[in-house]
Amino acid sequence: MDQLLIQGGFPLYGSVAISGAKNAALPLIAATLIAPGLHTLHNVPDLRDTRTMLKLLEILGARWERTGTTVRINSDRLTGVEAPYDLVKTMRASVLVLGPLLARSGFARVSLPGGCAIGARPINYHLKGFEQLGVTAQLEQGYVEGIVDGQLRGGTIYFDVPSVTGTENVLMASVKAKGRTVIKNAAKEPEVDNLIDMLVAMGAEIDGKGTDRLIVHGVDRLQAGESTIIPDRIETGTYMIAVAATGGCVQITNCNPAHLPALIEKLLLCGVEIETTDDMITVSCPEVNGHSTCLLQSVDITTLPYPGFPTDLQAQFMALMIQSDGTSIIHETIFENRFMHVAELERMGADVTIQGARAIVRGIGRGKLNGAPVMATDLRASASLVIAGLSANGTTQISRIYHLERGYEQMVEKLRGVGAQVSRVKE
Ligand SMILES: CC(=O)N[C@H]1[C@@H](OP(=O)(O)OP(=O)(O)OC[C@H]2O[C@@H](n3ccc(=O)[nH]c3=O)[C@H](O)[C@@H]2O)O[C@H](CO)[C@@H](O)[C@@H]1O
Ligand SMILES: C=C(OP(=O)(O)O)C(=O)O
Repeated sequence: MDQLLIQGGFPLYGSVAISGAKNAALPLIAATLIAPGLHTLHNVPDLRDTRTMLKLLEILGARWERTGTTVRINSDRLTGVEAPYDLVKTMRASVLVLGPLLARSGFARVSLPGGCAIGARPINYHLKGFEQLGVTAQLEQGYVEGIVDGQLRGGTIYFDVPSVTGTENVLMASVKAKGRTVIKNAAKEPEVDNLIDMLVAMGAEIDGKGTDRLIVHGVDRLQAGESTIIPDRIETGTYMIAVAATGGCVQITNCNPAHLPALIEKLLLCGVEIETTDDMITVSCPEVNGHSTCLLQSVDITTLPYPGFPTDLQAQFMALMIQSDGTSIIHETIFENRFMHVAELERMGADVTIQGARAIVRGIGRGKLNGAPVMATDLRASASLVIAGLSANGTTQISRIYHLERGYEQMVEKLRGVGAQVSRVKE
């Protein structure tokens, strides 16, 4: 297994280009199962998770080829309807094939994803939504089996909590249902909008994009679609926080600043300098005599559905706040177990107390973290360790970096491109 070795304490300078969003690519790839034909997706990141989703499509009978960042998927002939445990256990977003398979074949068998390092992560909202569309769902030996009795029919679905993949799954199941489907308290994440654009390109009729009330007018036929994956707002945010932590000045290109309203506000409050254009963000913390002059005020955050502060940036923001000059309260409201990074950050000198869903972070000031051997526990926890390592004195050795490969394309190369001393070594 590979490890990351980071020699910390160097400010970052230069520019870094953002890849397509993992969390948009996954549902758009799954959506190609709904209608037979040759679909084209642009700006698809080459990540462990996108490879897993394409592997799953292959198992279902689709064929695909990649040219650069463009992936063409031929879903003319499907030969399977089952997402096996071996794949679902490595990527819970595999559950996103349920909606498309129900729309296309009227039957699907998908391994129940179970929990993961960040929480229990049930799919009861997905299943409740499908039932409103006329699907009978039952659990058979760890697999969810969904069966459509006759034809999918429109229905009204209310999500108790706006679920991102729940909204996406129900949307994909409903586009060919007979009649009108209303999804209330739908997730408003930009990745959901990206999926709506793809479904509309395939011939779906959907109103309410960008709002929490989506109305789908079912159509009889859909055709192959072409769409472009939006820039990854979580990757963008991770590099923004990295520069805020190390100091320096980095231009982050190919991104969409409009998708990061909460993070930009919070970083400005921390004292970080930020300039934006339509597709670029410049983050800077000027230096004098080798020390960042950028004050690092402590700021509280509460994770919330979009446009609130994303839970997927909570761990990275904590890696910044442990170096601030005051106390910050980090309130995680989305996932019940998303503080696995705390114990690892403490090995580097962080002072954090967890009280239920809140972490009380007592900043130790810039330049005080020390490198240490640490272990990655999940995707964003790993990113927070990278940020801590980049700003710590000495060497940080991060093991289990396969988590990072799920969601960060070419992270080592991108960091080296802005002057970070990072290398990948065999354990
Ligand atoms: C592939 C993908 O897009 N993953 C993202 C997606 O995950 P995911 O779609 O799994 O997250 P959800 O939006 O569904 O989760 C929101 C909350 O609802 C709960 N819930 C959800 C579904 C359900 O059936 N029952 C239930 O109780 C969850 O446990 C959580 O507390 O949104 C999360 C929240 O922004 C992000 O952290 C993930 O990166
Ligand atoms: C939690 C994440 O992903 P997933 O939902 O695929 O586990 C994430 O991207 O941070």
